[in-house]
Amino acid sequence: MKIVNILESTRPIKSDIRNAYIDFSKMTLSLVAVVTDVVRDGKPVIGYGFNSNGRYGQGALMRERFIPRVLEADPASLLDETGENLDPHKVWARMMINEKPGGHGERSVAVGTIDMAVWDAVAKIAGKPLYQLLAERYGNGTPNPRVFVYAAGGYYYPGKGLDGLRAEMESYLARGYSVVKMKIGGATLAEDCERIESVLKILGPGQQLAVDANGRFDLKTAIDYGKALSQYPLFWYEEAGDPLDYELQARLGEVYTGPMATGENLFSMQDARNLIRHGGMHKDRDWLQFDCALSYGLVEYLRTLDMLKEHGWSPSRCIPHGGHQMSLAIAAGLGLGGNESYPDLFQPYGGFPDGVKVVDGHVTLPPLPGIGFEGKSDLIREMRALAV
Ligand SMILES: O=C([O-])CC(=O)C(=O)O
Ligand SMILES: [Mg+2]
Repeated sequence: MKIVNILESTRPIKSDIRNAYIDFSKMTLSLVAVVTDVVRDGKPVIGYGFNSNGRYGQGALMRERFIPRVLEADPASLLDETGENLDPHKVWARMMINEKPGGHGERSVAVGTIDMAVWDAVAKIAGKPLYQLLAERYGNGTPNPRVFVYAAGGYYYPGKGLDGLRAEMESYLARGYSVVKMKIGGATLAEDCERIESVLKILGPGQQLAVDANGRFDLKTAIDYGKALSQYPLFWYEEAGDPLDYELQARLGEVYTGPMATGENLFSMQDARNLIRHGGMHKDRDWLQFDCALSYGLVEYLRTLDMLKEHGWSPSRCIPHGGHQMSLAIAAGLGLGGNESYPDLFQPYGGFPDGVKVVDGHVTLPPLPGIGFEGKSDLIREMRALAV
């Protein structure tokens, strides 16, 4: 078997929302198709992937370096020991030839997006859900398709006041979510406290609020917020400072006693390891949000999970950023703590297969071959427009 083509298309996912750092008025993503010559049900197997919001499409890098490297390789050099399927680790190594270590920027997004499509193809060729394949190869053999998900939103939006924020959060709770997340750091501390309190008032028993500063704060502001936030029973306080400022995270962790979360902007195992080594994160209460779609894909994420294990961290402390089905599959297959979800944003890319409902803050994944994109009609329509 072989990969016959890899296609990329850059798609808009723009909206009027704003977090503490960026607006999304020009946001794009890359949609990728890895076309194979394997035939299932009379059709060629195609793996699909896309990168999460926040880092823009990466078509130029893919077309210049990563796609030609894969297509120019001896096809046999990319296969697993059966010779009948791709080995994602070999495809990954091929993409990364002649790439120096360090400096994990946009390249990690380009590779992560193609890697997602490769895993989708591999699981489809194997004829099983990716979560099943992952549990068998790297987990305890038995996946748990019931995955915790939380609703992310609460962005700053023109003309959106406290009523609008509350209505948004109420609608997530009405859809079955038990944890909702909102942005902070794009207003004053006093205004953000007012916004937080207005949402806390609508929460019932078993429901919680998380807040996300998107890396906006310097040390003093992070700690000022930390002191103010300590009065609230938050699910977590996310990305207080610059993602690479491990010292800031560690200092914050000395004064903020609630759970902290970070990691969505760490794009390699080595960066994640620096967080674990130097960021003062607590393995009994804090959360890790590394997102494979932005950080060299699942091949690298497996290295990150190994690194975490060596440092005594459970995969159940990981709740990835990004709201995509790839992380849902990893969560179900390898026992992550859950996944992010954006109920009303970045469609049709995020979300769940059609008919999947959130019940008590959890979804149950259907047994679709691959990552499960074929079960989401609006998404698979876009994917098939790229390659069918
Ligand atoms: O607003 C964003 O860039 C997305 C984000 O941080 C999140 O989902 O946690
Ligand atoms: Mg975030």
